[in-house]
Amino acid sequence: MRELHRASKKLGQNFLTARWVAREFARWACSFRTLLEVGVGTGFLTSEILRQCRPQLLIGIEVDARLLDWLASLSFFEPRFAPLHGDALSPPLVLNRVDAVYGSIPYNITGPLLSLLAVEAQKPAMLLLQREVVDRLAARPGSKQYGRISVLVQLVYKVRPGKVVPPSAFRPRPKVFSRIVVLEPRDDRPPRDMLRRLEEVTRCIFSERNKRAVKVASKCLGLDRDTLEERVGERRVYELSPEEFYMLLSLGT
Ligand SMILES: C[S@@+](CC[C@H](N)C(=O)[O-])C[C@H]1O[C@@H](n2cnc3c(N)ncnc32)[C@H](O)[C@@H]1O
Repeated sequence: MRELHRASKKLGQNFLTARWVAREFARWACSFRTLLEVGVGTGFLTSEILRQCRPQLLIGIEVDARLLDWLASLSFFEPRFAPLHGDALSPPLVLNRVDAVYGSIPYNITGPLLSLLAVEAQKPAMLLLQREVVDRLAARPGSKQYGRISVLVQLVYKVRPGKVVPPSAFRPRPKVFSRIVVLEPRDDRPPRDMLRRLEEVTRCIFSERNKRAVKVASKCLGLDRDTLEERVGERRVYELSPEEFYMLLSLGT
């Protein structure tokens, strides 16, 4: 199949060929009964998971219609696998039906998918992402990599960076290194409606990440400066912790 399929650059089709990566996914996936794979491609990860684990149901979403006949033939021999033609960014109903989500994610949907996971789905996840994105997810306040996506994801998940995956693990080879990351939902995560608001507000606040937090937060949240000064002092936007962003949002509601 791999030989016959012409990879689409636009869809981020860098297909995994390294079996050790699939084994890492299977080790994690075996503890869940129902799973969703985002961007199932030719089924490289799926096949390993079905070989090693006994899930009740594995739904594989794939946007490229050219791969669907092939995926349907896999499901003929393996009825626990349900391929689904569609866009992973608009599947809220499917997300509600599974225990966990995984995938080797095309770079162009990484940001929106992480938001969807953090704000709406909040399911355990194992993802293979561009290495720099994993650095951002795990970044601490005050660092260069720390930003809006670090805040949103860290409020919902414990972020566990995993192994680095070199370009040679894919065909065609991407230009960049990738890295596995496991996202474990926190018990104390904020309610969804607050996360939706935080998603908007942090867009405003992080557009001026190097400015004084008091000034930016008073503009974006409409809070008075004295209240803010007591809490964040002289610090800059990028120096506040995820919990502090949440606290500021709570002050404004
Ligand atoms: C990096 S490849 C990974 C494929 C396969 N999981 C593997 O490891 O070999 C990403 C896959 O996601 C698919 N894809 C891209 N955008 C998508 C979207 N919005 N929804 C669902 N699948 C998408 C691509 O067609 C491609 O098959």
